[in-house]
Amino acid sequence: MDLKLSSVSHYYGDSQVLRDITLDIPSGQIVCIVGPSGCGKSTLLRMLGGLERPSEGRVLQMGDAPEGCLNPLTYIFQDFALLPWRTVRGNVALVLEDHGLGKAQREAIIADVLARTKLTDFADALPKQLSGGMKQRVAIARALAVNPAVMLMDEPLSALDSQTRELLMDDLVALWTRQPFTAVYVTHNLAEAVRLGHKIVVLSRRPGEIREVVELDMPLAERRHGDPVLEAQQQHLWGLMRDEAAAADAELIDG
Ligand SMILES: Nc1ncnc2c1ncn2[C@@H]1O[C@H](COP(=O)(O)OP(=O)(O)OP(=O)(O)O)[C@@H](O)[C@H]1O
Repeated sequence: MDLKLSSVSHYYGDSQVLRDITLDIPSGQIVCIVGPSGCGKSTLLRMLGGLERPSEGRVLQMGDAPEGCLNPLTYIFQDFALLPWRTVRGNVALVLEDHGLGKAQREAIIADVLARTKLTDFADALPKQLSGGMKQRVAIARALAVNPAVMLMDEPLSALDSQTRELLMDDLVALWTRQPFTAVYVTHNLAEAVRLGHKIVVLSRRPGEIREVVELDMPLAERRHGDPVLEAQQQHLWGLMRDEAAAADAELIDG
């Protein structure tokens, strides 16, 4: 299933947050959204997920969700959003309830996603026993369990330290390489964007408009930390964002 935003604008009261966004999210690609604070990135994600309707324009879902999809649009948040009293297995199992699946089918899905996210040995652990990186892997496993058409990821690594971020990026690349998934990935971190994005959408400060869409052809599995091509892309993105980010910052401080 592809997603498309067609001439989307959005207002909160009199304040315009997004302006005339037209964007394709093709199946099997990771589309990163970057832009200064408050430019409407999370709002855009909520529109894609159907949690909010745009004031103007349309959000279109084109084509069918993948076979076995239990929930076409699934979120992954920065704060993991795990239930502390449920084990790793129990947190993943939660999203499989109320779908009419048999016990064996549920267990097969749980075993598969825990193996894919290297959590099999931690199935009976509680979230409080896990590091931040592991908790986010549980959240990723839980998202994969419903075989979504599109994963909507809102700064999923920003609560983690830089080493853990690197490891999680490796994990996401390995997951995608084994079985491509579709994701819209909001981040402040340009290194994450050039590592994970097939397409990187740069938004201006509020009201967020598309300043540029950068397409990266290099296969994800070949993207290495410090690669000169990626570094150059990162510099280019920062060049686009620097003035906007400074202005957005000053706006927030001024209130
Ligand atoms: N429900 C709401 N009602 C009113 N204003 C809102 C609402 N949600 C967001 N806003 C405002 O809309 C603007 C865009 O918010 P949004 O969270 O989408 O930006 P963002 O780019 O994700 O920000 P950040 O990078 O800081 O997370 C901000 O000024 C925010 O205060």
